[in-house]
Amino acid sequence: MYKVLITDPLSDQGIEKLLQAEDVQVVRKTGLSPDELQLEIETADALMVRSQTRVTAELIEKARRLKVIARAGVGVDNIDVPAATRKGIVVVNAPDGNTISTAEHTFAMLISLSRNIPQAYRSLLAGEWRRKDFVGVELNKKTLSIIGLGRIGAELAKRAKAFRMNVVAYDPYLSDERAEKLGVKKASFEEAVAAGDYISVHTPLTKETRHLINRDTFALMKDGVRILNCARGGIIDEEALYEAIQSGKVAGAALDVFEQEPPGDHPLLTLPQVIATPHLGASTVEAQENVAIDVSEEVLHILRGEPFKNAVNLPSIPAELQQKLQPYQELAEKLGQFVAQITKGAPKNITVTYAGEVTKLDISPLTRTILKGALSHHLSDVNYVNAPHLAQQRGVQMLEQKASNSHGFTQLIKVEVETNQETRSATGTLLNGLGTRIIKIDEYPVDVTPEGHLLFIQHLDQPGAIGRVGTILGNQGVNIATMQVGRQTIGGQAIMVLRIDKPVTQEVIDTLKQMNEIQSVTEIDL
Ligand SMILES: NC(=O)c1ccc[n+]([C@@H]2O[C@H](COP(=O)([O-])OP(=O)(O)OC[C@H]3O[C@@H](n4cnc5c(N)ncnc54)[C@H](O)[C@@H]3O)[C@@H](O)[C@H]2O)c1
Ligand SMILES: O=C(O)[C@H](O)COP(=O)(O)O
Repeated sequence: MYKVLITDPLSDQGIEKLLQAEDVQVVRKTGLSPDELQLEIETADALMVRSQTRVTAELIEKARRLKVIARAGVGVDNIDVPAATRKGIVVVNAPDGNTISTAEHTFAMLISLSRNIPQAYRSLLAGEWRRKDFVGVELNKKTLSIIGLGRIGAELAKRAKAFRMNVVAYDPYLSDERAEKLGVKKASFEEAVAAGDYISVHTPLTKETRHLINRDTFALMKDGVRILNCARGGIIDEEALYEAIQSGKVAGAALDVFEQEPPGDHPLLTLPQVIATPHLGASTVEAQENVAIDVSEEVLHILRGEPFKNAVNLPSIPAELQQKLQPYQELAEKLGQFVAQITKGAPKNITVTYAGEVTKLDISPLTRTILKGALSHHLSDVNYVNAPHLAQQRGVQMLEQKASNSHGFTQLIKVEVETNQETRSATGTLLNGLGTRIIKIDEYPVDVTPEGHLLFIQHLDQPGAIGRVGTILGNQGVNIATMQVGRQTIGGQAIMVLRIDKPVTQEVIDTLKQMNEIQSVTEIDL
């Protein structure tokens, strides 16, 4: 008998299959203290949660039989996924089940914001009749700029078009074909931000999207713009939003999510121009039933050793092959992440070339790992299982090939990413006893350990350039752990890869970019 522990409110209808399964005992306990939770987890085979339960490394450590952690929803930010992976526990989520509900909620916020519905309701309840104070604006013929045209962004676009809005979208993975099919105008980030009467963000929260909407972005916007965030707190800089509303630049904002949840006495909530809900995007009967059905099925499959699809952390490959591939997995993921981060634009083709010992193995799981690494730079919830599907959906072609020449190395893996703007590559290897290494970036030979914080600089090979970079970083208290320089001709194009002990600020990057010899500076996190 498998014990399935459910610690957040899940739909009764959604978990019916679990309740009826003869080999499953469902234990539903919400509001447990950390101690009670630790006690329950010890004997659980599966844990099912939403966003309230914090599944920490400490909690996972207490589990003795746990095979799967299921998130009835999209975001797995409340689950320590690496800790689960280390313990061999599969983490699954339900990425599609709440798309429509969240798009509808965003649309409800869009209308409420335009017609001051929450403010007017509050005033009416207070015994007032202030009709002229709540004059709204029409959506008809206005421009909605959507930042992040994924599942929810696309559904929002369809609804906005039905209200005769012009929809402009920025998404690094948006192809011309998809934009045309959805009837939206594809734009650069700056164009989208400048065009919108309304701007709604629908990206995941990543290093790249944290404070994507900030003081500088507000300056590019139309006066009187209205802002929506029903994605994740942190995509919009809340302090900058407060200032932009106070200054009159922003006419109003609708927020379902906050950097800290619950937000407590948040200054934004004191402004009459702000309307807000307590993270209700996915809170509908339908969405909750959908996500609970999806994860219940996944849990049953995993407990019964059957194939499953929405794993966040594990490839489904035979144990023997898994063991042989294991040393290459880290290199593969890091190469994918590295090339995606140094390449500008939306990937169109990713070519992986294997040479040497590794070609004797079934390399397809490694190619998937590379794809996952490359895509996770831009997409939320990419996993080993869905990476090829997401690539196909976004028109990214994956090519896997084997080469006979490994140029003196025991094995080589080369990852080349072609975007609409450029083609970049990185080649890596495993050095006996020394771990993973990137030995070539484009045509520049290097010796880089792909981990931690890196700065990738493209520059002209000129005397003093390296020293000045060191001085700028040193003046900002940034310690350089290692530095690699590659060039092809004296005085020609060159690259630097610096491993630094901590992330650098935008100010440091801007200062480096001001050097005459420097063409680009990219911060890379591996
Ligand atoms: N409020 C809620 O209750 C609720 C419910 C469900 C999902 N969400 C959140 O909504 C967001 C979107 O979810 P989804 O299911 O549509 O995800 P998705 O992965 O389908 O879409 C995200 C899109 O963002 C794009 N993107 C990534 N980086 C970008 C960048 N720098 N600029 C512009 N676009 C970028 C991706 O290419 C992708 O198309 C996520 O943050 C998710 O956690 C919130
Ligand atoms: O990531 C999600 O699916 C949403 O943020 C919904 O979270 P919830 O299950 O806590 O409503």
